[in-house]
Amino acid sequence: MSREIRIATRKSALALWQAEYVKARLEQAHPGLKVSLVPMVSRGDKLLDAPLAKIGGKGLFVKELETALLENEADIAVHSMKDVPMEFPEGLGLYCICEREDPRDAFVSNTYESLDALPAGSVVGTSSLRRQAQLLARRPDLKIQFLRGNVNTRLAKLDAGEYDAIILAAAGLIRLGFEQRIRTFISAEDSLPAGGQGAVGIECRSADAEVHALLAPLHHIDTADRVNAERALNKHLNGGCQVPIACYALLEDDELWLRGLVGQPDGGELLRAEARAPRAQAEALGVQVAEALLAQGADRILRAVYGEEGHP
Ligand SMILES: NCc1[nH]cc(CCC(=O)O)c1CC(=O)O
Repeated sequence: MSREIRIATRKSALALWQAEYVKARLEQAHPGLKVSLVPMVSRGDKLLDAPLAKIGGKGLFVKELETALLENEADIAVHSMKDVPMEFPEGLGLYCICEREDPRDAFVSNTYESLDALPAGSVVGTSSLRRQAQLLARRPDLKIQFLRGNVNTRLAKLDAGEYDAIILAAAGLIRLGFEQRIRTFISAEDSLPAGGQGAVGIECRSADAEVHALLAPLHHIDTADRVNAERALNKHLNGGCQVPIACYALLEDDELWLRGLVGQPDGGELLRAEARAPRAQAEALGVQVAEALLAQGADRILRAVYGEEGHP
């Protein structure tokens, strides 16, 4: 194999881990292939203090990587599927979804075993409106406090005593070797994950057939069908992981089971819908569950979130 594959990646520990993972898998699938990393800083990494819903939300973490692909400074970009927008620039597309890591949210605390063990008034760190809505619906007595930054920063803030507990994606903790810090894996029933959570996706130039072929062995069809159903729901609601939308698909034999949720950030109202469909109809299923949420008033909740000033 004569050509080199250059991987555009953000510089956070998790992004680098995921890029190294893809590099290792490519090298394993294609002995002799040369693979290198092209680390870069994204807008989302520079703006660590603002609630994501307020600073342009979607695409914050991927734009710089896409520019690198379009300008032929890199050949593929590795993303957390949770952060990947629905639309791609002309000439780019998502050509590979790798096998999903544990998609659940994780409860992390130096003092308490679980959400249920938290005393009234405890301070829980998260900046995800999706997590906040579901937490407060169950435990309106908790105080949610803003928490952003990469995984290591968030753990350091917990250790500094700023929070009684924090909620993070289990996948990021596991990948970075922090699995032992997880006190409880929160079930999908208690915290429905964000669409795409735990899955890594690879974007590249649509015309680059050679790269498409090289990526094929890394594509995990079960993960892709599930994530495609979730993304179709998000797309229909015009949302991503920065708004209080959750969606999670499971495969049971060849049938997809998709659950969706839209929540008021204060937990006052959680709308839920679910449906099943053959795996070949992932996208239609996503639209169907999104429509069921809209019929219950999801639009009203989401409009209020997008329009709101100040507090998330
Ligand atoms: N929005 C940040 C982000 N994007 C992906 C992950 C975790 C890894 C994954 O979901 O694959 C995280 C951190 C978190 O939510 O705790």
